[in-house]
Amino acid sequence: METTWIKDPLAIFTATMKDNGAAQSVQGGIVIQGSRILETLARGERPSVPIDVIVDASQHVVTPGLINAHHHFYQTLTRAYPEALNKELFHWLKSLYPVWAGLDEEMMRVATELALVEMMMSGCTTASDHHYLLPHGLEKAIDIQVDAAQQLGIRAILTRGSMSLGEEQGGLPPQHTIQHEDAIIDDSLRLIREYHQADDGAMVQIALAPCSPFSVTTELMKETALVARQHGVMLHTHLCETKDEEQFCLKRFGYRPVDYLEEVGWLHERTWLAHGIHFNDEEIRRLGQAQVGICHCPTSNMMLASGICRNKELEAAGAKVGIGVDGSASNDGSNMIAEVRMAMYLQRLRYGSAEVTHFDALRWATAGSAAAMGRNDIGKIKAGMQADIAMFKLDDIRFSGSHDPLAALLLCGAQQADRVMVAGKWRVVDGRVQGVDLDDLMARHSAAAKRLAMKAR
Ligand SMILES: Nc1nc2[nH]c(O)nc2c(=O)[nH]1
Repeated sequence: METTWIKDPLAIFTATMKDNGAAQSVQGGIVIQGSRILETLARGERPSVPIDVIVDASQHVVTPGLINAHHHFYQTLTRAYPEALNKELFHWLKSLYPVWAGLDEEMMRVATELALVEMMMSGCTTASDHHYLLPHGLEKAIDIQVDAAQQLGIRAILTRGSMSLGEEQGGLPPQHTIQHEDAIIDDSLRLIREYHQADDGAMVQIALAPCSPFSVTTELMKETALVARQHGVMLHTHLCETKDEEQFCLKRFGYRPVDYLEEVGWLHERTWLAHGIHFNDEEIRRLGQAQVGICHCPTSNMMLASGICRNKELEAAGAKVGIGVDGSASNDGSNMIAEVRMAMYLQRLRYGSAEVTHFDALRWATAGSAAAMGRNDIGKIKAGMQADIAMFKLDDIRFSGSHDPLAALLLCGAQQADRVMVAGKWRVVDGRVQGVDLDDLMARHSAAAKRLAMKAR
């Protein structure tokens, strides 16, 4: 097995560190053997095995590969969409559902590729997606995502989303965007059977993800929880994103959203929730006790004016807090390192500067996202972990005059990784995703976005 030494990094983030001092123990770099981290080295220490490749990291800030815990790849086709501008969640969704209903396989493929490439360029090594629109003709949306992720070599946690509660049944989505529940369950089982890898180092995982309380039935929530338990896969949904959703739950189910979650059998450590903003203190305690994962999506929460997640209190209670860019129609980018910066700043508005450091934000985007999605083999630079690594250069004008390199990564606003390794393989070199013609991808993507908009007119 090939060995690589990422040698003498300028700075390195280790997920549990609270200050720069702790990082001195790995300042000599990281030794990778095959797909795993073999050892970390103290400054001046030499590798214990013969080395095939040395990568000089003296100009790089090194982090574990960033882990995106919530996205909707297809939404890259409806960025800055005129009819959806300046709206809050329910109105925003209502203006976009009919557009998204026009998605076809070609659009899905190029939207997935573009979202994955954008994330890899920003230091992401594991990408999760929540795909809940599977209109007639797009039943193979998740198969397309699996194929694209495998071609690019990024780790993927793909959630089989669903919508079954249409407007006619009192739900939010239009009738033509929902599916029959039998078809949803059958397809969930098929996807698990065909693609889910349960082993350490898994490159593709499937999770089950009814979309939100206002777009699926209680029966589907319950049935999905049973299937997930039987097959050992994770559960994912949007929860407590807005006050509208809370009102919907109270009116339709007679429960607040977290009580509803418990009622349908989802309040446990195999569930992670997107957004998780409007919890009260008692709900935070219960979510923590149950070790539920929460994906904080700061940019989307600001863009849709949804509110601010209570990251620190959730973490202190025992919940697993990660970070996600959310779909690119409510961000409207898919830049993971930029999202980490947003998380740090938005959380400071809630807790104050001294309480939220760049270490916190980086921990959420690495070990936090991994734990939220039930992974203990990624998210940390440590012997035995998967070799998923991001390397950033501080050679852009925005870093000029900066002192602490790790702090500069977020404070000066890094945008792009120089190198990214997934499972021991370099997937980004000199800022370029290997095997991808970026101009061609962007041209195909922008043509697909125009075609989708034309269909909606
Ligand atoms: N930010 C988002 N929230 C959502 N809720 C829901 O049901 N769908 C979405 C979505 O696409 N983005």
